[in-house]
Amino acid sequence: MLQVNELNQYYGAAHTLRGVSLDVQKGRVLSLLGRNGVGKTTLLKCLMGVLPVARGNVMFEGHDITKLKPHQRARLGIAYVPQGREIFARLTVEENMLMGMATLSGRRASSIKGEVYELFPVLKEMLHRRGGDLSGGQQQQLAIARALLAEPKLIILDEPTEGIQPSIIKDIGRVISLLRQRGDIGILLCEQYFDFARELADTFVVMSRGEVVAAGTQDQMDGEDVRKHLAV
Ligand SMILES: Nc1ncnc2c1ncn2[C@@H]1O[C@H](COP(=O)(O)OP(=O)(O)OP(=O)(O)O)[C@@H](O)[C@H]1O
Repeated sequence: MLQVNELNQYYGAAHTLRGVSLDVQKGRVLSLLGRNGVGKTTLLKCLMGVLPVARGNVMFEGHDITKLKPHQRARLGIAYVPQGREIFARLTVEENMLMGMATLSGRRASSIKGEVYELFPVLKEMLHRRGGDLSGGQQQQLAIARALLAEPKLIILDEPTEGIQPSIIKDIGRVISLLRQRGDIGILLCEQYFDFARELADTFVVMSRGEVVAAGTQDQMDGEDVRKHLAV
């Protein structure tokens, strides 16, 4: 559903993305792996239209979306959960969630809200707390919930486990595998931790210094080789 073809991007003279290609399929999880600074977040921002692309293209469901604005990509069904979560700290959990569902009709909104509460029961208990008062892990859950409330066809998660306690990492892993089982959504999971992604992803793309250095399906990936690219 999402094809990235030979994408190149520069920050001034720095060539940050060097011919990156990948393919996310409906009902599948693709994990983009790489250590800090290799260009993962830059790539995701190019996919969302937050950063311009120098060469290459981005196709979504057969349409070239390389030149579309972020809100146009969101409307097509691409949801982005940024690193650092970016929830509204002064709004309540419920208000944060409402931001995600602005485009839904009333009936659809209440049913999808029920589904999201099933995935994240903790949010239901905390509806009237301010976003800024939640723990980092709860904020991450809220950010994923908000993205899901827009009923995306593709969800892009930028390092959802970063700085989060192990019990919530497990919860987030469970949600990703439940979404995968649903079969109607593509998931692009950007991670530094192979151990988290290993169980969840169908395919892997490993980046180093702006380039794809390894790619393959779960059974094709050599754990040692991947870890070598991720080690500092
Ligand atoms: N706005 C910017 N201007 C100039 N250089 C930048 C900018 N943002 C990132 N960079 C540089 O581009 C490279 C890729 O950064 P990017 O944030 O995409 O990496 P990353 O793999 O996502 O790492 P992280 O895990 O820290 O997010 C790094 O060398 C970084 O210093």
